[in-house]
Amino acid sequence: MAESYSSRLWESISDIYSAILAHPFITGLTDGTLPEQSFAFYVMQDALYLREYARALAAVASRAPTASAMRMFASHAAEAIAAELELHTTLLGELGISKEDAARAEPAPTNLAYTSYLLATVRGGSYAEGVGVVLPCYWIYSEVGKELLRLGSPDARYRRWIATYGAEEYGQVVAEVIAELDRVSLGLSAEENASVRRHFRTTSRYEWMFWQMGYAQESWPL
Ligand SMILES: Cc1ncc(CO)c(N)n1
Repeated sequence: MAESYSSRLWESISDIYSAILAHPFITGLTDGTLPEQSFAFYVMQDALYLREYARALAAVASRAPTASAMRMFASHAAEAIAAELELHTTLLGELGISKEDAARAEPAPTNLAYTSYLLATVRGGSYAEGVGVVLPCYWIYSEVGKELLRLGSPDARYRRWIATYGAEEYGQVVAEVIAELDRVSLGLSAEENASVRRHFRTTSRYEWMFWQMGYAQESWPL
């Protein structure tokens, strides 16, 4: 059997995935050297990110050609909002960030660029492009989560974060989205295929950049 569309897509970002595993944010989660301020900054930014990601998933849901795909993306949109609330109510409190500080937080440049690109693509592109642009967020976290779970962490808060994404249930959610992309890939024109691959690579790059943003506690220069 020929290799699936999704496995070829994953191979096309192997350079980015290797760079993510080697990033000091990721290695720091498992060896305990990640500064707490970097993690707290990342968590606060991720709460803002998840709200926009939920909007992107709802937009993909609204364009899905089948009832089952619409239901899948709509339920993931609701789950992303629940994940955002969970970050706000538990992890941010544990990290010493008040509700007031969290409410005042603005998206950092990389966060705003990533979510703006997601929303522009899901609103202006085809359904297939929408699936391709949202997929790295799911897929890379699932792979990174599994790898981090294998390596462990000395910090209980980092371990809990890792457990969410390394969980088998999360892996099953991601597998369903990958299967949807493989279904959709069958009817793509050459141009649309090129767009899907480009969007997938772009948001994979943003995934690396999002960790770099957290590590450096990126701020607006002006
Ligand atoms: C930036 C980012 N990418 C992916 C995920 C996984 O949902 C997340 N929480 N944040």
